[in-house]
Amino acid sequence: MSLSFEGRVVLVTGAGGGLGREYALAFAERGASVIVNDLGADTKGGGKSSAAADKVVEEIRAKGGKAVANYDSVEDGEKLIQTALDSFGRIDVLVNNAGILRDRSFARTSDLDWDLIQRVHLRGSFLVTRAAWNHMKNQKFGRIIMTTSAAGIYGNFGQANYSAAKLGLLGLANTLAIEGRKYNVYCNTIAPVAGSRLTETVMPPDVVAALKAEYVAPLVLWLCHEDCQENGGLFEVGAGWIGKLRWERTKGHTVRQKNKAMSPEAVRDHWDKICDFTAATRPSGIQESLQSIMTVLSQVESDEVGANPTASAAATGGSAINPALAVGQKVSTSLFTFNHTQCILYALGVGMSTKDPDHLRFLYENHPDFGCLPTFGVIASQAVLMEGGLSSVPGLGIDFTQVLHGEQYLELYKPLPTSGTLRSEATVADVLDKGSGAVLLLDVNTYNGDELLCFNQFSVFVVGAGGFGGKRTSDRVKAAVPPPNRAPDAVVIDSTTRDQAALYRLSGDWNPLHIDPSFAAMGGFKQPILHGLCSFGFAARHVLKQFAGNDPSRFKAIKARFAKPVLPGQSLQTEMWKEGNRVHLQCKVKETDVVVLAGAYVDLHGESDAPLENLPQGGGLQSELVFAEIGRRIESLGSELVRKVNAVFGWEITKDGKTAAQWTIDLKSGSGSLHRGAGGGKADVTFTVSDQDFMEVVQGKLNPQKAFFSGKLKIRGNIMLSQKLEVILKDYAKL
Ligand SMILES: CCCCCCC[C@@H](O)CC(=O)SCCNC(=O)CCNC(=O)[C@H](O)C(C)(C)COP(=O)(O)OP(=O)(O)OC[C@H]1O[C@@H](n2cnc3c(N)ncnc32)[C@H](O)[C@@H]1OP(=O)(O)O
Repeated sequence: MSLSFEGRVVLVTGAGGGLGREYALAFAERGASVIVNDLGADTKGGGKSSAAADKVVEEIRAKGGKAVANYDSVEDGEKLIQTALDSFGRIDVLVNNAGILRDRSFARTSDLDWDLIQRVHLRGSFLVTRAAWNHMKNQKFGRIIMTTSAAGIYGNFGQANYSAAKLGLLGLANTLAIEGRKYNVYCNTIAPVAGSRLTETVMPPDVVAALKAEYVAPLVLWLCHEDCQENGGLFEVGAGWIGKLRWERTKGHTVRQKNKAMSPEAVRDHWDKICDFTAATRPSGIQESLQSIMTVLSQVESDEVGANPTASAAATGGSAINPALAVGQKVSTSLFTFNHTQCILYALGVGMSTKDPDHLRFLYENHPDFGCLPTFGVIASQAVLMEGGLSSVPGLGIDFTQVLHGEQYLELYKPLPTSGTLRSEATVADVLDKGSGAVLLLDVNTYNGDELLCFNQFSVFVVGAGGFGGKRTSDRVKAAVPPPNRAPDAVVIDSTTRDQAALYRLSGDWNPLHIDPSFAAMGGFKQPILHGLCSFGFAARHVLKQFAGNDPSRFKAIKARFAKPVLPGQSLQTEMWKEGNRVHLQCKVKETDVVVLAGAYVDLHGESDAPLENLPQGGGLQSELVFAEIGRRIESLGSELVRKVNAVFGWEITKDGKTAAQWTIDLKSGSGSLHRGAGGGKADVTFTVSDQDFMEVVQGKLNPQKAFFSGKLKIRGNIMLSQKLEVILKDYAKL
């Protein structure tokens, strides 16, 4: 779809030539009504003429576009915006482009040289933008471009006045981006390099000719389009290339010590550390920027830190964790959009292969049973932690080179969809002091719309950040459970490949620890190690295949501790013990016999006494469960409804001379059991369905099977069925 500006009103300042003209023509060509502003001054700001703006307006109109000219100075911002309102009734896009030069070496810069440049660039952009601001806010749409320059970003000899004004525009844009965000008024800044009246004085003519303005305009158009959600960005652009800039900050070093004066000598002595970009971070906002400073403040001042060498060390370089500040804090919400591609990529990442025909249902989107591996549930949820969310939580000054995944718990409340947008909300549930490290417990709820889809608890082990005198255990932990003391019931051996981590990271865990040898070395590893969640995925699918016929709907929950690292290329030996619906497991690296996943288990739904292949297929069972729910609800809804329900379904269902199942409903627990004759079969289940969906089932508007398959009806609990009952259920399915 091409980007249209039909119905949009665009003001471009300084549009009589160069870049401004190019923007005006490009917007008009895509349907915008354009105000072509140009004072008609020379490059130093002298003179005045309407010719430049008129010519561009004529060009636009000749091509069938809509444009009007405006000849006011940007210092008369209101007049420019009034022209837009008078001519087209609104203002949607403002490109602050007008500018002049008065280059002088700093020593020779006069007051006039300084003031004129500030007035046209900085004050002019301020005045025009302020005039447009409320119109944009009120209509809940606006796109603003500020034009900075490499001279402002990096400095340039002879341009002190211009550099100052140009970087001032970036500061202005940064704050407008924050103030405008909630009104859908976005502001971005560009630093273009193009041949223009301003650059022809400093560049050779052939370069000026080659750096065409048409190589810059497409970026401006995209940033100003309603589809573009970029806000507060800074871009360098020229010659057809576009790059984004951001701030980077060294990990820094705390040179102050409790109860001691801070000295310039201490600064001198730690200068290398202060300036060392090895473990740099990229603060994306003022809160993130201040966060580390606030953390250091509390660390240095607290007695706890003063008395404790480990935490002190953390405050002066490594992680600085303060549970008092961190526990209970929410991590910013994140959205995760995916489709079958991500599901398949994840399945490949945890070692699935077309070599095994059973794996095809997770690798081929047109397979009749195509589905998502249950452990994909960690992927949507981890996004909230991966996207830098943790670094903005107060009290969590973490040295990310020291972070290891410690444990993971995942519980699914319904099978995962194979596409959609999921929302995750994370909370710091607790922080534990394990001596050799700190453990962060991060609880993440993931929703599909309003529906809670899964819960994850990430345990993050921050090596070297312990010893701060905190508690060692927490009732918030989803505990690991050791396996039974007997030989395993099943063992599966599976190889990871040399590129396992390189493949797995494409699912969203971009931690360099798993691919970058120098980053791994900072964490004390000889080579990059495998993601904990990759081995976790291997083990979970071993259980799913061995004990649940590869049926993702049988999966309920999984817990594992990452006891030791795994190297890509090593083989995993999964040992499994079945105890009711729980399958205990541990994984060893086969080559070394070292346990790498410990205290792990998978909980399954719906274990059957009968072999799996004998379980009823299709809708019979599901229909019965809906009936049971109806039975439970009608008690509270009154006799009229009872009559209607009986009329719709018929309570005594018989077919081929067989008697109906008998229902026992426990109103208090919401559970029901289904009996067929004397000991013929039994199903113990709990049901949930919304009132509205329930009524639709009762009224015959919603097919119970559809309700189940679309996830509107949820069934949890153990289902025990004899083969005899299966026959009855199949009969019902045919009704
Ligand atoms: C942004 C965040 C989101 C997601 C983060 C994850 C991002 C990923 O990219 C990172 C990864 O995938 S890293 C790879 C997977 N993880 C690993 O390989 C870690 C392996 N484990 C170890 O090396 C050690 O257990 C080790 C080093 C962790 C601990 O070993 P030791 O220091 O020797 O500890 P030990 O003496 O055995 O025990 C001390 C106390 O700590 C508890 N403990 C041990 N291992 C733990 C673990 N894995 N998780 C949680 N707690 C653990 C012990 O129980 C003990 O406490 P207590 O005495 O109270 O029982």
